Amino acid sequence: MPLEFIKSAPGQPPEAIADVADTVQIMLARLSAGGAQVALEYARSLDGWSGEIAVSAEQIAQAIAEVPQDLKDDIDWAHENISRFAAAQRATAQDMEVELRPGLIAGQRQIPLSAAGCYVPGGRYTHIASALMSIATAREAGVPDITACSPPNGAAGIPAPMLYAMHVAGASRILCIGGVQGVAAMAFGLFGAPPADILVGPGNAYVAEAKRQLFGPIGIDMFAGPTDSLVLADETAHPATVAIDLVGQAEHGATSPVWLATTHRPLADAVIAAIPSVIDSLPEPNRSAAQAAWRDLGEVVLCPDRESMAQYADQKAPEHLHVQAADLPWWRARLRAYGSLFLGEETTVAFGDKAAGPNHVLPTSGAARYTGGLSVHKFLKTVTWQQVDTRALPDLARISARISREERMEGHARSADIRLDKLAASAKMPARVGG
Ligand SMILES: NC(=O)c1ccc[n+]([C@@H]2O[C@H](COP(=O)([O-])OP(=O)(O)OC[C@H]3O[C@@H](n4cnc5c(N)ncnc54)[C@H](O)[C@@H]3O)[C@@H](O)[C@H]2O)c1
Ligand SMILES: [Zn+2]
Repeated sequence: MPLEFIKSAPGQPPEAIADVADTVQIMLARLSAGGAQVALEYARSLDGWSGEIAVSAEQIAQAIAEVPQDLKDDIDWAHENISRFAAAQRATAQDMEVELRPGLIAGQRQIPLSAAGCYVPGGRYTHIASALMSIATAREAGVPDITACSPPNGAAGIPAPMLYAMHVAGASRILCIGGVQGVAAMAFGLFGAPPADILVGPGNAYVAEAKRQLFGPIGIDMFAGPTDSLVLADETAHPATVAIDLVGQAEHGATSPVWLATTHRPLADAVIAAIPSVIDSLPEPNRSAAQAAWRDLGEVVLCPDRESMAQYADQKAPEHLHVQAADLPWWRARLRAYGSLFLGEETTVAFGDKAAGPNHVLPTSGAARYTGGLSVHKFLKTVTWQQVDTRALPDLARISARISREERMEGHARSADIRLDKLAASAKMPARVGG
């Protein structure tokens, strides 16, 4: 029995992706040549900001004093969960050493990057949680120098709760600058920051494209598009809850798809019936964002059984995957493609977005087929080493030389030969063998 699309997504006219790429390319070329001066020009023309870019210690102290204590407590609580999760993750990334043959030992080391640049989006919403997700994870990985940047919110600059979150998460410095110029400031090392080894964090199409174009000499976490979410629900799910969860994630913006797959037609019908009033009850501009996302990209699919529901999920590879169905252990073992998995009706994507602990910077647009989200591993280099003594040397040198010659790489073969020759020579001089 095939899937039945109860509500399909008409889609949107293709975005002017080429325009964004061209704009970003021109901006990065100018920023690379002109540095801070050009960044200041863009900050002024795009964000109306002509204040200081580097946030001072006094401004941070003032923000800490200004933020109400209960909000600070909430941010601290979320920060603690995110840090604990990252620290537990760090403990799984181990150095190791193995003797592959007698006298041939090799190992791996986990080396933190020296400098990270964390982009914290700021345009439409104040993404406090994004600051915690990127900065605290870099800190737990052991990155010694962390720059965080975020665009100004009007004349007041970065909002005080955001500054507080960036500070407690462990930013070494904070830059009040956003968009391509913010990414460039961290990449090129402007306004007192060292050039970043890696650029992480979500952002709009300009931010994502700037990171993509800079990738190569600089690392990035991933190429992130608009956020997306899929709910899998059976007859045990509650339509009102599912409807609120779908609308909640559609609030991210008109380009953020939300999908529902279910084995239970009455649930699909009830959710579709409930969604318009849930959207209408939101304040603007969230209402318009959710309305457009649902109208153009919302999808509801009826599946004949749970296995075909799982196949649909694997094929979508959503950023957020939420199971509101019976037998959660079966789902956790079966599902194979998602950025982060939410098991059961008691949890929700909003928990993961804000405060639960696992990172919310996740692969979008199907990238979950090949990668997970931001983790301490993105801030660590797993590097290897090897060392050989005379027990392993003869076999290793002969075999390496033979493979080299088979590949017609004579120079390589001679690097092997000279070691065999030296070994043979020292074997004839018993005094040296003993050391
Ligand atoms: N996936 C996640 O984990 C996650 C989490 C939070 C936010 N997000 C995403 O972050 C994004 C936030 O976007 P935003 O725009 O609100 O904030 P943003 O900080 O990403 O971008 C704002 C900046 O965009 C630049 N900009 C705007 N228009 C421009 C133009 N025409 N040319 C050049 N530069 C321009 C401005 O300089 C401004 O500083 C959203 O797409 C949201 O979905 C994702
Ligand atoms: Zn969200």
